[in-house]
Amino acid sequence: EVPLKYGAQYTGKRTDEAMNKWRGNRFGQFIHWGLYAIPGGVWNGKTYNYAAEFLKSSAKIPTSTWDSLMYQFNPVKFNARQWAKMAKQMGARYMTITTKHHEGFCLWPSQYTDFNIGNTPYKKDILKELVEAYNAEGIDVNFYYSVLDWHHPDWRYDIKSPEDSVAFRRFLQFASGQLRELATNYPTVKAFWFDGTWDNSIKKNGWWTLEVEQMLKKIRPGAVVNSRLRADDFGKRHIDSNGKLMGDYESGYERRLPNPVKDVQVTRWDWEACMTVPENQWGYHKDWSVSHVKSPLELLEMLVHTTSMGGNFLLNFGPAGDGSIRAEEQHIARTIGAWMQQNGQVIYDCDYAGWEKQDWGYFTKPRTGNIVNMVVFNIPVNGLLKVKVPAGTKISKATLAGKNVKVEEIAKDQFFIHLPQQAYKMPPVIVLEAVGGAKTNAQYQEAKT
Ligand SMILES: COc1ccc([C@@H]2N[C@@H](C)[C@@H](O)[C@H]2O)cc1
Repeated sequence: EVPLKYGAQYTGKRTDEAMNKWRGNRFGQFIHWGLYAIPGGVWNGKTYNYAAEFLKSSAKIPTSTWDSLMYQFNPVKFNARQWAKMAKQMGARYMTITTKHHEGFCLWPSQYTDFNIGNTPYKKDILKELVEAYNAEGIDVNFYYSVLDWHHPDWRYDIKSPEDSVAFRRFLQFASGQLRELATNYPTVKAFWFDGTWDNSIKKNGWWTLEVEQMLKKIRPGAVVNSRLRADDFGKRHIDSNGKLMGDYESGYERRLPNPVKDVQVTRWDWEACMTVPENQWGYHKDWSVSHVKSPLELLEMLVHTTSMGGNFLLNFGPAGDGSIRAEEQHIARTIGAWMQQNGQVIYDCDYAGWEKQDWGYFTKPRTGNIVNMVVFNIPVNGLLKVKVPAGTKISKATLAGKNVKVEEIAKDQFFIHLPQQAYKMPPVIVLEAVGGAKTNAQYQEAKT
């Protein structure tokens, strides 16, 4: 091991109450909302297909022009309570809001910059409205914060001169001040989701990333911080030079999920995947016809896939500049919510079962009891669902929607579950009562090969 001052501060999963709540939440709503939602990917009549929150760079818009969008920000259809009710209905247990994205515009009245909600026609503290509305629905609120800031004159992509060092030192003080006010003024915040930390300027200041983590946890004991903030003494990010995860959970899965067979090592620590509905749009884009838009069922499978590997799934919504939620996103919330209403117990407080992944779908395991859940996305044509279980495991009972289903032992540690013949519009859940691992006398002859 190399000695590190700014590396991982601990190893293994946190097991304090705050982290157990963060982990058990499992399903979150990401919200990307800022000035980029006003043009929505279209500038001077031209549609830019790249991510709408990057329109400033896609359309090469000067900062002064872009920043003047602040004077147009007046979301007359914004209703924080409606958003929170929709998220509740969807079954989200937490919400992560972009307090400030790369553009540098702040959804809260920051004392450290005038480029904030207080100087828009809307004026009011949107962040406060959202925190209160979501907390009122029993939904935890986490803050996304981009360190990268296109608006701030002292931001640097790299440190190449003494002037860069002086300017960037000022920038880091600015960012620390903003984070301190976020952690102080919104005391119910539960976690911080850092982005915009991949540049050399940050890699060369790993000390600051640890200082921020420690400051936030001092102000908000129990706060959860993602690995993406962190750089160690040698500029190594997420995982330090000794292979240890920094921060409290691994946050590298963006628009992709770990493979349930090849990437099982991800289960050794907490992690979260964040996901867009279109192929690559986080902020509101006026034209979603330019790429594949994931269906509610595709997104539900991703949620179940994530839970089955012990991770949290953060599904993104990009509200329009007027504060409305587009129809596609409302449809997703309703459809996933209907399933979560019936089956949330196989997601919330559930984890990796440690059983071998099979083609029919995913296993999840509640924290306690000898239950293993099966969420079936691929229904066998003959209605006989073949399940392999760990050696010596016996299934004492299997139920679907509370009714017993027949379990037929067909070989060593293999069963057919007889599915009721019906049209399955949404994935059925089979709850297994499994008494596992007891070595039983080999009832089946091993093939001599
Ligand atoms: C390819 O570079 C990037 C840089 C930033 C992002 C941001 N991270 C996501 C969580 C969104 O905020 C996106 O704008 C995505 C790709």
